[in-house]
Amino acid sequence: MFELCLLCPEDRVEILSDALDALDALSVSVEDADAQTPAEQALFGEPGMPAPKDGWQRSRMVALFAEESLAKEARDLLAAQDFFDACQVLGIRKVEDQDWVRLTQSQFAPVDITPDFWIVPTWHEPPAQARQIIRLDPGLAFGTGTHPTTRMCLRWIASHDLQGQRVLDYGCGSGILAIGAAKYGASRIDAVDIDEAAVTSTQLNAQANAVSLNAGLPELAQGTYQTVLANILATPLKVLAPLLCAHVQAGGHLVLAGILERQAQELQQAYAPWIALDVADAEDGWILMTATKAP
Ligand SMILES: C[S@@+](CC[C@H](N)C(=O)[O-])C[C@H]1O[C@@H](n2cnc3c(N)ncnc32)[C@H](O)[C@@H]1O
Repeated sequence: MFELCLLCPEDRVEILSDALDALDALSVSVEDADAQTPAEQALFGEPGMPAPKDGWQRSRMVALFAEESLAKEARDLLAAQDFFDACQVLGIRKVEDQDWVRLTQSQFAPVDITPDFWIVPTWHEPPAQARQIIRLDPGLAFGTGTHPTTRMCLRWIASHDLQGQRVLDYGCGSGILAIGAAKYGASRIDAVDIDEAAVTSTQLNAQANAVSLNAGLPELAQGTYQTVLANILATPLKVLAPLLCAHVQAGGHLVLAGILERQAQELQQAYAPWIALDVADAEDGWILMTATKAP
């Protein structure tokens, strides 16, 4: 395989990408050419909020071709186009054959949540000190145990007695929190997500861990639960406040993550009509907020 690397401004990315596609590129990837430099500009926005811009100031585009001749032909054809005027060819290079599966797998090692609770990919042996494990491979849905928000929820689960509890995982992603709750004793678990791929992923991961739970779209959540877990983001968590609080049984727990340290007060205010949230944990600028509903 051969890679053709190009540099282009924001307004040429789409046209170049279409052109590379028409020129038989096997894939086209686009990266921020200024990443990790002082010129890097953040481009993300919270759900429901517009991104600050449609694309990076300068993009590095990499098109993969089966033959060197095809990469050279694409380079020469593109260079002759009007729309290529502000773009630049960075080069063509051979991509060495690699065991991509092994390379990808090597990036995912077992993750410790507590000294004896681990998230372990299926291609790894569990560490000797692991007493409780979740088997999980990276997939389409969020939640492999490496993100601080997931880790804090799992730490909370591991330090509470969920024996026999009815638990709701709202925004289940990979199902990691629901599976964790099952491992720590919860017996009636509903895991819901607006993303159908997450629902499927949760079902498959639950099976792989021999855990019984119900996964589905948000309507699946009905009635009250002794523990409600929701690792989403501050904006949707604020919108969901009345709904999540209504699902918490009297005397039950609400556990929220996906919140930045500076957002603690706005979350407390949004939930104040129903429940009093406190900061229970913090990691890498993210916080875990929890509350117990009055009996
Ligand atoms: C940050 S991931 C959390 C995944 C997993 N629970 C974890 O802790 O790693 C958030 C998940 O919430 C889902 N989500 C976002 N907004 C939602 C909403 N309004 N209702 C239900 N799920 C939602 C997303 O599709 C995503 O799978």
